Amino acid sequence: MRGIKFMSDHNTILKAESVYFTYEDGHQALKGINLEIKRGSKVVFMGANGSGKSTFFLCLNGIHKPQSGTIYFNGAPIDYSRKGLLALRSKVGIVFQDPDNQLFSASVYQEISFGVLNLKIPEQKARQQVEDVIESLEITPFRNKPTHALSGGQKKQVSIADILVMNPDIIILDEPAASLDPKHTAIVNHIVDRLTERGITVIISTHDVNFSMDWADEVILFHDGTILMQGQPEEVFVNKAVLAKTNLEQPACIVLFESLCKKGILNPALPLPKNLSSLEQYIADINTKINYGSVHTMTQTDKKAILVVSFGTSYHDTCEKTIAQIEKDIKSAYPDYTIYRAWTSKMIIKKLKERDGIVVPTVAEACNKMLEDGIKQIIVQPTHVINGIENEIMKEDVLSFRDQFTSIKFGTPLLTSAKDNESVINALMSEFGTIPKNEALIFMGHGTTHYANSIYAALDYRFKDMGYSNVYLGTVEAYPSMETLLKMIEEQKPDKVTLAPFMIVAGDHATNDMAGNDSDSWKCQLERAGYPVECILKGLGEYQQIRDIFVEHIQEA
Ligand SMILES: Nc1ncnc2c1ncn2[C@@H]1O[C@H](COP(=O)(O)OP(=O)(O)OP(=O)(O)O)[C@@H](O)[C@H]1O
Repeated sequence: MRGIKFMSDHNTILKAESVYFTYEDGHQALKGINLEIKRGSKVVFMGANGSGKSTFFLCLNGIHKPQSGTIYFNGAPIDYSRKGLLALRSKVGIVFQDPDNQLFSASVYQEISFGVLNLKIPEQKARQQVEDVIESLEITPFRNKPTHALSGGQKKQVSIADILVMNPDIIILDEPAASLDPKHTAIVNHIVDRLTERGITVIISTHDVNFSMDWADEVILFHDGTILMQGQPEEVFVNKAVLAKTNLEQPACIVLFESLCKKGILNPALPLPKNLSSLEQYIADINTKINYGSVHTMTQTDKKAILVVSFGTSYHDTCEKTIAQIEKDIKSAYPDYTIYRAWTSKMIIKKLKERDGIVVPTVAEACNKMLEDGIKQIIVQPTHVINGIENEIMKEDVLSFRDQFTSIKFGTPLLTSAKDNESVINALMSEFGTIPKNEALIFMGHGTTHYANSIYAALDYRFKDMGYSNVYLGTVEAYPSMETLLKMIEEQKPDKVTLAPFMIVAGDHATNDMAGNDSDSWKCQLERAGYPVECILKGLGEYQQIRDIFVEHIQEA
C-alpha cells in the first residue's frame, strides 16, 4: 500500500486531482481537472459540446486512464487492475447518451439481468433485484420485448435499469433527455428523482439550464477541458459572464424574476426561485396582497403609517389649504395611522429652508424618520395629479427601503382610472356650476414629456363628452398648449373666459404663468385675443371632493 494516497473525508465520494487526458490522436481533452463530489448529491455537468464532459465520465469509471493526475473513489485511488475495474464499474455506472451503444442483449429481461446474474451474489437475490428495478422503473409492460423493438424512451428506461440493477453508489447520466419527447423526459426525470431518494449520487450531463436550476445541488461548468466554475445553481446561473463563455442562457425563472424585481413588482430580497412554479407563487402572493416590503412577516403589532408625498409649494397659505388639508382629511379617515409628509421638489425644500428655516423631508428622509420611529408598515399616497415621472421616481425612492419595512403599499395619483377621470370632472363641475353658453372655463394643468401626459387631452375630450362643451383643459409645459386652446375657443368665441389651475396647489404656475401680468401668461394671451378673463386662484386640493378621491385611493391600496 506504500505510495498510495487515501482521502480522509467520508462525505466525498469522488475526487479528481489534477487530471489530464489526451486521446491517441494527440487531442488534449482534459487539462487539469480538480473537483470533489459529495456523497448523495445531485450534480449537473454543463458546458459546450466538446468541452470534455464525456471524456471525464469515462475517466470516472476507469474506461479512460488519465495520463497524469488521480481519481479517488470512496477515498481510494482508482485500481486499474481487471478486478479493480470490475468492482469500480459495478459501483460507478454510466448511462450513455445513445442507448444503442449500451443495449446488446436480445430481450429486455435478459438485458437487465445479464450483469447482475454475473455478480457473485445468490441467484435468488439477483433475480429479486431485477424484478424490483423492472417494477420501479415501470418497465413491466415491455419486459419481454426484444430490445431492438423498443421506442427511444423505453430504451432509455432499460439502459437506466441496466445500471441501477447493479446497485451502484453513483449513476452518471449523459444527456438523459436527449431526443426524448416531453412524456419520456418526464418519466426519466421521475426515475432520477427516485434515484436521489435512494441516496445514490447522481451526476447528469445536460444543456438544460431550467432543469439544472430546479434539480441540482451543484453545477459544474466545463470549458475547453477545464472547470470554469463549480457552485450552487443560484451562484452559477446569476453569473452572466461565465454563462456566456459556455454558450448557456440564464434559466427562465431567473430572467423573469430579475425583470419583475427591476419593475418593483417583486422584492429582490426574496430567494431566487428554483423554477417557474415558485415564481408563479411569488406572483400569486402579490395579487392577493400587494406587499413590496421585506420577507419578514407582518404582525398585528407592527406600527403603521401613511406617507403623503406631494410636489411641494413655497406659498404657506395655499399649502395649508391644499397639501396640509389633504393630510388632515387622511388623518381623520385613518385615525390608526401616523401621517408623515414628504415632498419631491428639492428646489422648493431648499427654498423653504433658506427663506423660512422650515425643514420638509424628502421621500428618503421621511422613510428614514419612519424607520427611526419604529414604523414597519407603510402606505404611500402621492398627491400627484398623474402617473408621471415624479410618481415613478417617488416609488423607486420608497422601494429602495423595501428590505426595512415589512409592507409597503402605494395609493395611486389623482388621475389613474377611468372612474377617477369622471369623479374629478364631477367634483370640479359641482364647484363651478353650469358655465353659461357664452362663456368658457379653461383649466391649466402642468403637463409633462412623459407618455402619461396624454391624460390631459383625454380629459379635455371627456369634459365635452360629459356635456361640458365650453370647458377646456390645457397644460403649461406640454400638449394641449395655450396655442391649441386659443384655436379651440376661437370656434366658440366666448364673451368671457374663466381661468383656474388644474394643479393640486395654486402656486407659482397659477400665480405667474396663468394669472400673471407677463405678456406670456395665459391671462394676457387671452386678453390680447379679445376675451375678458377672470382668474380663480384655487388649487385642486382646496376642493373637498377632490381630496375625497385621494382618501379613497388609500382605501384601494
Ligand atoms: N475518441 C476520441 N478521439 C479523439 N478525440 C476525441 C475522442 N473522443 C472525444 N474527443 C475529443 O475530445 C474533446 C472532448 O469531447 P467530449 O466528448 O468529452 O466532450 P463533451 O463535453 O462530452 O461534448 P458533448 O456535449 O458534445 O457530449 C472533443 O474535442 C472531442 O472531439
